[in-house]
Amino acid sequence: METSEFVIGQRWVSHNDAALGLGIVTGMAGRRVTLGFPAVDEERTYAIDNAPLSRIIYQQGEEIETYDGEKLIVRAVEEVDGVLLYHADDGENIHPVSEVKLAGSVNFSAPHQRLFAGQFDRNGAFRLRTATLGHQDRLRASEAQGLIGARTRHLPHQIYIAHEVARRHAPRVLLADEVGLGKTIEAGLILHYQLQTGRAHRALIVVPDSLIHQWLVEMLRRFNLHFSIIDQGRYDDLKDQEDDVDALVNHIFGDDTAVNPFESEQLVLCSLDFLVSSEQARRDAMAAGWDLMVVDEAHHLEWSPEQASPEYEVVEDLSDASQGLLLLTATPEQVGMASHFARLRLLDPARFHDLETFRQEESQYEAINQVVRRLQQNPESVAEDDRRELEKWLGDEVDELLARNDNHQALIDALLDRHGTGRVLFRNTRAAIQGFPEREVRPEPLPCPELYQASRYGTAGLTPELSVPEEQWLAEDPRVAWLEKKLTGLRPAKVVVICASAETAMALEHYLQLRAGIRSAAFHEHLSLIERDRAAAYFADTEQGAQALICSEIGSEGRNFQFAHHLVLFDLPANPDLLEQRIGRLDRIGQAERIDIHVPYLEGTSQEVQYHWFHEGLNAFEESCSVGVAVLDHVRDQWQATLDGDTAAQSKLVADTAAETERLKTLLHNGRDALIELNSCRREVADDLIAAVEQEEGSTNVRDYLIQAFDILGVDVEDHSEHADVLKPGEQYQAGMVNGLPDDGITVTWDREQALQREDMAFMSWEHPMVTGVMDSVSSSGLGKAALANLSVKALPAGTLLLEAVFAVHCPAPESLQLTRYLPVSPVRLVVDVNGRDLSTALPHERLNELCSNIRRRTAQAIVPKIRAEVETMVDHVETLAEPNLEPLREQALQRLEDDFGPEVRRLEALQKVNPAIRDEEIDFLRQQQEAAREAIGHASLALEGIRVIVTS
Ligand SMILES: Nc1ncnc2c1ncn2[C@@H]1O[C@H](COP(=O)(O)OP(=O)(O)OP(=O)(O)O)[C@@H](O)[C@H]1O
Repeated sequence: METSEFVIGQRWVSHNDAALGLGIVTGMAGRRVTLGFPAVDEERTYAIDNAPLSRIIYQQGEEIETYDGEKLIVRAVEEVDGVLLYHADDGENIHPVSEVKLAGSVNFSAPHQRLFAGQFDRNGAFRLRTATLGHQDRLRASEAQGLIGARTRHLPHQIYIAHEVARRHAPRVLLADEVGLGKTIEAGLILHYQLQTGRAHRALIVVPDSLIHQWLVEMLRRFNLHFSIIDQGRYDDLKDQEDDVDALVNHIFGDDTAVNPFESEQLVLCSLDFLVSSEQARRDAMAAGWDLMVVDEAHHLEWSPEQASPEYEVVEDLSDASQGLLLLTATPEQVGMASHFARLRLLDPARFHDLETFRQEESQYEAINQVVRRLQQNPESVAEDDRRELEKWLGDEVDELLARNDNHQALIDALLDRHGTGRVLFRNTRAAIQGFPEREVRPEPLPCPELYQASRYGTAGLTPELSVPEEQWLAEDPRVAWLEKKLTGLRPAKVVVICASAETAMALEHYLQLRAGIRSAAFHEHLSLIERDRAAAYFADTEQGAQALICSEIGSEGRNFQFAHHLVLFDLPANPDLLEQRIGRLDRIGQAERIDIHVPYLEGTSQEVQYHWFHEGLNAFEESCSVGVAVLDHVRDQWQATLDGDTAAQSKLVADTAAETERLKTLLHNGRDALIELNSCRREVADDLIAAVEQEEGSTNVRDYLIQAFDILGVDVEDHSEHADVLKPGEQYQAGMVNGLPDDGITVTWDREQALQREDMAFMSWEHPMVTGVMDSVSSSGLGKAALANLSVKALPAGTLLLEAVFAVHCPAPESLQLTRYLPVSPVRLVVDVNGRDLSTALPHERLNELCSNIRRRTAQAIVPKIRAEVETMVDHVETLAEPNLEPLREQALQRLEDDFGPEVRRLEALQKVNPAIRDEEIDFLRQQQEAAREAIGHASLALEGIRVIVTS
């Protein structure tokens, strides 16, 4: 570099430290030059001979910004005494702008500008950038997207539901799989998908107190989702912080600026009980706004036309503040049909608007199912009779649906949606999934002791101990001695004991522990959350743990006790769904053995009635029984009378119950359940999805990619064992470069099976936060945007210049439109020479990677200014060649948009005919969204993402 090259007022950049921005030459002395960097308010002096500086000359057509923020387009460049004078266009006039006046911060986003500014990287960085774009594009277009990398087994019914629900915009559904089939996992998959794909950012999970910790752990270990618990304590702490810091501000500006603890986190887990008990917390939770809310054990949301429960009201309020809503319950009708309807209405008020209509619809399910079956069996045509039926149910829509390519499926979907619980309700059953172990009931009739004679019957007779002093029933109730003996006999097998009340659980546990020397733990609502989790962990411990866990009714919901296969029902609940929930603690995915259900009951009491009613009437012990509540409604008077002591009526009660159970099961089997089942798992779709996920997970791609990235980012990869490595920050590593990489390293596995066995290892996949973090930081930074490489091949004369370029679709649009759904990254790769010859096919990327080598940095610095004109010409060539690729991408995106919005608009229009509550504005809103997306897609462009300039030798 010659002294004469530097002139005061010229603009240069440091290619060692791009963050300094655009420097200005302020002085020269001897062999040294001094530059000021206004952006960082620093001055640096360099030895002229080896200054790591590049001269910045903007070209015609490029944008410049002056220090007072004005942006102009360069129309001509003139040199006056070594300093450039730009003639630049502000949209109206051309102004002379000396380079001295340029802003101090520069962002060389265009790859060739970076190259000319000396901000280029080695070959490997360009390769990494190109690979990143390719992987992002493939993953975004893949059916597997969002479903990769969960530490779960691939169960078809779960994958199907997750995919079906999660790809919707703001999904609102009821997940109602039978107990223990994995609704938590389904909700986790949906959350993961929605967060992963940017469809959601803020999520709130609301669960009963007793399940907080279990959810926290499941979300973290299975999906890498870090939820923060907000309970009363944390809420108060966050509010207190506000008192210290913001009190004055609040005082001045009023309450509007008050800290909202729910806004302090993106992923929040809290208990329904907390929200019910704190009006202020509820208001804050609503004000915070959510993209997706999950409510577990939603059967607690009780509603009737006369009155809604506080739990229902809280969720109703919150559901207005959340775009998406997932309600989870295995027993949706546990507190009655009206509550079930009200929950469906929370999910989809357009479809479920009237309780009476909803009830009447049930009577048509069987006929609808028959038509659906015929449509499935005969995909070629529709019989005349069926067509008439279809018109009766779907009106004019039938013609439009028949005109579609997938007309039979479209008709079925419309029927399921408009006349069943279609899109809103998903329910898988054991019968459909199969492979579950047997359940066997073991009744233990015991004599009724004297002390219960007065309270033998009625609902109170189910738990007579509650009305007797503890000492007395512990001594005289034969179930106590029986339990002690049973546990001793079963030792060391783990046993879950469930009883209705906390008092009974506490007394029993105390007795077993202290008087009988049986290792046990109690689990009930009077324990703190930590104590409950400690008790559950003590029970789960296989070495030193408790043999028995004595639970009150709160232990009958949601918890995972499938490692045990003995259940003792110390008493029986009145409600059949509660019995199902209790048995579901053991009868769930992961249960490997037959489940023994021990039922000690007192003879000549309502317990005996209830036992026979459950077993011989409903067969609810040995099979999952979804019609229990409906049957109870049907025989309620008989049941109550028998329970109250009319034992002569018992055999008739049992016979009537069995008959009604059979009738309802057949009816539902042919009608409602068949329709729900159709909707809940389509096996072929699920199998294809699983194959797609396994292909992504099974390939060595992700490991290869990360190793390539880590090589550049300075992370060491050490072999651990088969499928596993240890990742550690290396010497070149800069802290914070890789999301979630601890200072002392992390052990990872690339294999799902191993991940399921070894929870101590992180499961690496394309959707692990570390991998997505690396991909995001590569694509959003300048890394690899420009590179210079050497190629020696005989076929090309030395000194030939080639340009390899990668373009990607850019489409600035409000995030709410979520345009990536329609417009993937779609990288376009091209190779040209200076004459504009398209060599893209002749020189594939992989081949160039093999043949190209790095050029030493100093040599490269010297070459760049000399080849600037040629590079600019080649950039013009690739831009011209890339242009025609854009239109087909736009057209494809518009088609996808139409496929998405069209049916949605038509559905609302069809529903509006039967539901006057659907306002025109709702339909207009959808149309406006579609129009805005259409317009944004119209502005999409292909942006140059990276270039590799290749010099042959
Ligand atoms: N795909 C899976 N891979 C591994 N374990 C699973 C999978 N699905 C479910 N499980 C396990 O099976 C058990 C039941 O799952 P989960 O708790 O999600 O069921 P649920 O339907 O929510 O149950 P409940 O009706 O009792 O609330 C849990 O221990 C869960 O971790």
